[in-house]
Amino acid sequence: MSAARTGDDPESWRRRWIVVVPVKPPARGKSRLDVPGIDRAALAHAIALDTLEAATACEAVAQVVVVTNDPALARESGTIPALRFVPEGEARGLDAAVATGVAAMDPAARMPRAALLGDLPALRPSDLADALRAAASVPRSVVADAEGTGSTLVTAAPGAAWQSSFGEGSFARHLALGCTALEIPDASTLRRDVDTADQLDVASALGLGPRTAALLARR
Ligand SMILES: Nc1nc2c(ncn2[C@@H]2O[C@H](COP(=O)(O)OP(=O)(O)OP(=O)(O)O)[C@@H](O)[C@H]2O)c(=O)[nH]1
Ligand SMILES: C=C(OP(=O)(O)O)C(=O)O
Repeated sequence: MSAARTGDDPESWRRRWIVVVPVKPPARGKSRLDVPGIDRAALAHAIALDTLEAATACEAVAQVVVVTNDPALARESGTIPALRFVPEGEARGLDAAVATGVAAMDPAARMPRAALLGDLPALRPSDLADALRAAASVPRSVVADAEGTGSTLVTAAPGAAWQSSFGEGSFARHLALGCTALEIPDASTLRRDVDTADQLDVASALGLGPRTAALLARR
């Protein structure tokens, strides 16, 4: 059997991952994000689009899948290559949205799959690649957010049934589900999800994606 088929090839994580990104329509999402002078819905869109662009630029990612009920997001994503949109249907929460995307893309669990939160406006493709490289050696994994209590990325290897339990305090729940905690440095942009203006300031210091940066520059 070849090294690639056994998974021993150290480069076998390249361009293999399916990355599912859930995005809530801005009328309902980012309710805690209040930046004076900036339209909250426009900011939520910019953050989601910058996250999606970084994920598609990641060398480990074969396909980015967006699960949303927001048709405007699809229209605005025109310049981002090779995104696939899956309709969320009846809104049943973040985990159900992710599961819908995973099932649409890979019902037989043949590929390595990941769920990435859609509110990482400073995400660098190389930080996502580092995490996916580490995730390739374990059946399930989780990356903690900067606070250490939430999760920004959850993964499952080929053959592992998909499970996630996002939401407040999700990191402990993901460990309980059998996810290995990936050792990702605090400075990684992958850990900087943005729910509040203070978190946006921290992400800004790391370097925001172009849409979020342009919007904030209008203040
Ligand atoms: N498709 C979909 N995405 C969701 C849902 N809930 C949360 N998300 C997405 O999951 C990521 C993390 O979401 P949260 O920060 O928990 O929620 P949020 O609605 O963006 O923000 P808050 O209003 O502050 O809770 C963001 O990309 C959200 O858009 C959902 O029910 N459906
Ligand atoms: C969804 C999560 O985070 P937040 O609500 O802080 O964005 C999570 O940590 O699972």
